[in-house]
Amino acid sequence: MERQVLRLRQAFRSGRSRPLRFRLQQLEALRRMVQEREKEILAAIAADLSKSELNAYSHEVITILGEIDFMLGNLPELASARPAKKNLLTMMDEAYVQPEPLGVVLIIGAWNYPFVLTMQPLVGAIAAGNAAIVKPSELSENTAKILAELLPQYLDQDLYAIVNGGIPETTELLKQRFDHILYTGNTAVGKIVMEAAAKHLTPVTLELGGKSPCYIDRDCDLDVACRRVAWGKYMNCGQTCIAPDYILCEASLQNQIVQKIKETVKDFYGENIKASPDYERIINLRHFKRLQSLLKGQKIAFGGEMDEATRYLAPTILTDVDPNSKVMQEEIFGPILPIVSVKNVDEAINFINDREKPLALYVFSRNNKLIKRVIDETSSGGVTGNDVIMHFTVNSLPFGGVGASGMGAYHGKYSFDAFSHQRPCLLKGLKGESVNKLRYPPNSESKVSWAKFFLLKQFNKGRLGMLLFVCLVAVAAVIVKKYQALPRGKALLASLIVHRRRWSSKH
Ligand SMILES: NC(=O)C1=CN([C@@H]2O[C@H](COP(=O)(O)OP(=O)(O)OC[C@H]3O[C@@H](n4cnc5c(N)ncnc54)[C@H](O)[C@@H]3O)[C@@H](O)[C@H]2O)C=CC1
Ligand SMILES: CC(C)=CCC/C(C)=C/CC/C(C)=C/C(=O)O
Repeated sequence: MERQVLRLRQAFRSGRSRPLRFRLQQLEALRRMVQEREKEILAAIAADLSKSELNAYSHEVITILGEIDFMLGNLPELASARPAKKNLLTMMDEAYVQPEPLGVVLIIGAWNYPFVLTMQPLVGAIAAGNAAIVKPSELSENTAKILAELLPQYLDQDLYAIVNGGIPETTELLKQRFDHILYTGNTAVGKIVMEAAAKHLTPVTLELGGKSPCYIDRDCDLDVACRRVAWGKYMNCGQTCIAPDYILCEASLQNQIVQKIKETVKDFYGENIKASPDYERIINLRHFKRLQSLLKGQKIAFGGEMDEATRYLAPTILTDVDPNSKVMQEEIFGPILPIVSVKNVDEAINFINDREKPLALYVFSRNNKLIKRVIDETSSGGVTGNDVIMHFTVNSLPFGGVGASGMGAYHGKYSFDAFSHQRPCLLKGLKGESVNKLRYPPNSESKVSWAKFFLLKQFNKGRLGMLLFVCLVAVAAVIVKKYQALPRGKALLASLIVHRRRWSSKH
């Protein structure tokens, strides 16, 4: 492990990953990999999650192709230096913010969308000019294997590596020094990752989970709301980090919601859900048994059928759920949808605020003011109003959690930023010591006044201000004459006059 990280670090130090042309070429190679080896990639995802290849394409491959296209189209702008505003003391200098790569970064992915959750961060890491180690989840072993096989065939092998393995390998990996870690997975392991990172003062992006609430208002098109909720809840068999975890609604809506979701499930998956190519399975027996235990003592209004041998768990709805029951204490991460009754939107807001900040929040209502109110009075990683999941698909929106649901964000520009350092650069000339004297010791009242003028654009007294201004013009004139830098000197003079005029009009 240590040698592998060292190899990447040496390659990074060589500077090879930095030129824009190289980054674009690697991103194009990654796109070629996805296009040329699509069949193998889809087969691996499908095998890991009992997913149809069509769904593997629309849940995962589209996202990655979209992300690569975004980076190819926007990288020149994202990677270029941005001029920064200057103050009076630095106005003759060059000030800009230059994004720079962080170095060697570690990407740890989860199993539920094994391709997206490893490749989307990798696109950001490459775009920002880093070297990267990707650690896919051992639970989605087929995708992990295909990535290890394909990536070296398309990308620079000394800069980008796949490390496969489980807890021992990840633990070993986490002992190494990285310049950034992006981890996706559960909160308990998120804490382990952060603790390991702290030993090297490595910054982290933690993409965690949690219980994402969905409030359905009385004033709402219930048919539409239920169809959208059912799509987001039962997609990938509920194993989606931003799936609506539970519904909050007035008690009178409960039965209608059950009925409408039931009808939708029939429309989506047919009479025999087990035979539907669009309905996935639970990833492993441990998670299957965990989900089974969440049903104990609950009122199952719909679904509940299960088959341990194939890890099939039917789309399920629980009604009159006690907020203190087990199913309301942990992230469900399966096709079980509890409905909890609240009296009104105020109670829903309190319910949400009494719990950890969720990764996503959903509100359905015809009343936009109510939606805005729920957004204003709560906090969550992201929000979609009148739909679920869809904020994930907009790559101009940052994707990430807040509080217990994570820290930092990525996707699109935000991925580039997550893997970059925004470096402030100020380039001065070696002239101008007469003005610089103001900041050199020994200090004095008058130097402080000058410093206030230059840095705060402030004057103590009206007359003194005028005097200072005259002096300043004199200094500027001397600079112009002395250094014969006419265009720069004129610019300084003009700017001082403008500042002085502005100041006069204000005071
Ligand atoms: N915020 C987001 O974007 C996403 C969050 N998630 C969350 O992830 C969770 C599901 O994923 P998990 O079951 O955690 O996935 P997982 O079991 O695949 O674990 C995630 C990663 O952590 C590593 N890992 C596991 N135990 C470890 C340990 N003791 N020390 C070091 N590394 C370890 C694994 O090897 C894997 O690469 C859910 O809570 C879900 O909400 C899932 C997808 C996206
Ligand atoms: C066709 C279409 C709009 C599909 C949506 C795909 C999608 C947003 C999947 C969720 C992806 C994801 C990585 C979820 C997660 O992190 O758990």
